[in-house]
Amino acid sequence: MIDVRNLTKRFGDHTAVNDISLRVGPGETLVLLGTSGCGKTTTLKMMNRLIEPGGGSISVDGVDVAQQDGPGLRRRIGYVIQDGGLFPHYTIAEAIATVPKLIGWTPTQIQERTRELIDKLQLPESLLNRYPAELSGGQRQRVGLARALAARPPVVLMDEPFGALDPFTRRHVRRELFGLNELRETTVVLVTHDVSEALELADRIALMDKGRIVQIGPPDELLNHPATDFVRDFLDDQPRRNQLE
Ligand SMILES: Nc1ncnc2c1ncn2[C@@H]1O[C@H](COP(=O)(O)OP(=O)(O)OP(=O)(O)O)[C@@H](O)[C@H]1O
Repeated sequence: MIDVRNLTKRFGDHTAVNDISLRVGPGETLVLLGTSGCGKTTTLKMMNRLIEPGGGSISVDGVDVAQQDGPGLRRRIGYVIQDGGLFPHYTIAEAIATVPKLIGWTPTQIQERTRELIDKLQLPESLLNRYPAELSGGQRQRVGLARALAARPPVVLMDEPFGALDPFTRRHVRRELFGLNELRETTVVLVTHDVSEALELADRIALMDKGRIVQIGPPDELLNHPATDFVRDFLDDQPRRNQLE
């Protein structure tokens, strides 16, 4: 569970995140949605201390993240970025093993978990000895997810995790991933500017504008009861409405 209270971040005299409060329940998928530059990524990166908050507090499972060291925190919170965020000189097997190894899993445990994940993500075993540059974008994305999920973190943060993919692969990969039982039990915060993606994946959407949350709620609530003209204009689109019906 994530509890964000009165979170603020300024860069110089620009307020990137302006007094944001939200809660994400266990197993919930919350999507941070909004226009470019509205503060989504900054909000996400404060959750795992890649960016230090200017004000406010964040707790994960009841523990204030400011009281925990950054590297330790990032071992407990999975993090997925656009192109998978893989180190070029690590093989796929090494990439997936990174966190389990750091927290002391045995080689057998790591091997079993790796097999389980690549099987779930429909990646061929032959890929394990390759380097990221030898994979397709969709494969890299799935490896990035396998790496983030490897040590079974209770919380996973995702920043435009499908952004690098063509529309067809994007739909396929996200259905594949979010169909996994494992991910259903994980608390996920996902950043996107893609409305369809938000409507498809979110239990709740936090729609942001200029560093603030304009409205937060289940997708159908935002569609049917937009709090402002901005919310209506951002979401109002007949084909997208049809997706929910
Ligand atoms: N390190 C930084 N130094 C100065 N300004 C920054 C920094 N990081 C972000 N900003 C500014 O803060 C604002 C919010 O940025 P952020 O990356 O959180 O937006 P975003 O909603 O994720 O946008 P996008 O969808 O384009 O990635 C932007 O105006 C951005 O230019």
